[in-house]
Amino acid sequence: MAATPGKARSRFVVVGGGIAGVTCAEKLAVDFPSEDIFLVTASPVIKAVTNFRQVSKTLEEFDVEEQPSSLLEQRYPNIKVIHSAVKQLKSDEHKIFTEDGSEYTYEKLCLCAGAKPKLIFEGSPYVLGIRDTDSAKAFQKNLARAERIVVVGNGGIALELVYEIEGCEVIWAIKDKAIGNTFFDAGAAEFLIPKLTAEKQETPIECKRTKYTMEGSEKIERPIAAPSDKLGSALGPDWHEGLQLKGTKEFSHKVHIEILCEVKKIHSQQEFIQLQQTSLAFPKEGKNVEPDEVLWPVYVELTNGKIYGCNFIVSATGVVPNVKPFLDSNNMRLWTQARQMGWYAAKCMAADASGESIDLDFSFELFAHVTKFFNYKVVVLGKFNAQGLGLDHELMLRCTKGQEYVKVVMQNGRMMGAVLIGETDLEETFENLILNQMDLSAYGEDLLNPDIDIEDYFD
Ligand SMILES: Cc1cc2nc3c(=O)[nH]c(=O)nc-3n(C[C@H](O)[C@H](O)[C@H](O)COP(=O)(O)OP(=O)(O)OC[C@H]3O[C@@H](n4cnc5c(N)ncnc54)[C@H](O)[C@@H]3O)c2cc1C
Ligand SMILES: NC(=O)C1=CN([C@@H]2O[C@H](COP(=O)(O)OP(=O)(O)OC[C@H]3O[C@@H](n4cnc5c(N)ncnc54)[C@H](OP(=O)(O)O)[C@@H]3O)[C@@H](O)[C@H]2O)C=CC1
Repeated sequence: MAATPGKARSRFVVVGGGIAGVTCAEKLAVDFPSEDIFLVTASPVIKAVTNFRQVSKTLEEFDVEEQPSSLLEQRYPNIKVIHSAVKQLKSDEHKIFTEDGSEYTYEKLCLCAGAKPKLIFEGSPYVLGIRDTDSAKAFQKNLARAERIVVVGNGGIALELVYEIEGCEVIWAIKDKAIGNTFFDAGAAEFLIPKLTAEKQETPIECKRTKYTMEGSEKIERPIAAPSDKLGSALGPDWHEGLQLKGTKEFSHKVHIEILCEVKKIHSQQEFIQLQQTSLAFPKEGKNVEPDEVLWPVYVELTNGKIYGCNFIVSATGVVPNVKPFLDSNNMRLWTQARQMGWYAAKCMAADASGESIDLDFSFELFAHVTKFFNYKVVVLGKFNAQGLGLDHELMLRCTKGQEYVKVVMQNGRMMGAVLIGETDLEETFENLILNQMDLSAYGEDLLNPDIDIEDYFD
């Protein structure tokens, strides 16, 4: 049963119905069975972690389900879900105020309000972001009518989109020299690139996580962005599995990558026609317009001077915290981190409330992320891109084209990080080696020798 709007008080209040908030509320509910835990969320449904499995010390797998809040309240009768957005926080009074006019007084508050896409040219009807179920639906509807789109950004969403989209030409504009800068170095990017040019025939590698299913597409003339003021929870692994991400054409992949550039300007069709006329009249001053026979709804001018027409633009350019209206803070960047942070926040709140001290949780010792790109399993561990190591580090590589890419980052004979692409089966061994900081100098290049079963040495 939901708490009644008005004034209410609870020892523990959690804001946000995503993975972080729900995990935090669940842990508090278990630790304090006699207390009511208020979970205040702007979204109509909550995200629940199911089938949790600890794969190794730090790598975990779980399903994520969108559920009505009543199911959470049934599982944890002391959780009360309040569906309203927080509009103000008065931390000195220990109060939050919600859009529906209610106020809640807390002893301990946990803010897990997630993030929203950081869009380029925000407000343009031709620029879409993908974050929650509504924005993914809006994207799918627009794609179903599209012949060409421009994808901007070089992180998780862009990597997924350029591989998954079929029947639509994709111009992929990236700031960097190589694809996937947030996860990979240039070597891994080169390993992955052939997957973009090949016809997509393979069956997806097994994915254990929840799939999001959405209804079919409908015809529309202009892009319809999802309402930007809605504060839905973030999608996550395999969000596109139940969606048909297909444009109007019959080919599978047609991706053109423009490197080392950003979007300088977006031109309407009208503005573009004027530009074209200027180009014809003053060729030297004119813009570098890619030759095209058709007129497009919108044109993207890149900082390298090229202009591409397209149906719409996907801005996959990162996120900003959702807490702007009431607080500036950091946000979780990944699903696993969201669960771990939610859990740890609850542990801290519980310890503080009972006057106990706690140690830093194990999961913060090592960054560990398992995901899937271009139908390859991808595991990133520790300082996988030598983050913060300066120049004093070495890289060791093992690569079999089309099969696996293994990179380890070494410093003073110790393993600091790793990128594992494909079914390498090395994640647990490498995780242990990074955690225990064993001196591996004696093994030299043999560390990655495929003829030596490395697990036998170290497990
Ligand atoms: C397309 C896509 C694919 C992704 N794929 C992966 C992946 O493969 N692997 C991975 O690890 N991660 C992935 N992520 C990232 C992952 O989904 C997020 O990091 C994670 O879900 C964040 O969880 P959260 O609980 O912090 O935030 P969110 O899920 O954003 O939840 C925030 C909650 O706060 C609520 N809220 C916001 N503002 C207010 C307010 N003012 N008042 C009350 N409630 C409020 C919202 O309604 C929502 O319920 C992906 C993200 C996207 C968008
Ligand atoms: N499989 C997975 O694990 C997935 C995870 N996610 C997560 O979801 C969240 C949102 O994904 P996403 O939007 O891809 O965010 P990411 O943070 O992963 O990537 C953003 C990308 O956009 C670039 N960028 C930022 N600003 C601009 C700009 N103005 N012009 C051009 N490029 C720009 C960034 O470059 P730079 O880094 O140089 O700033 C970076 O390459 C992230 O937390 C991501 O980790 C999403 C999909 C899949």
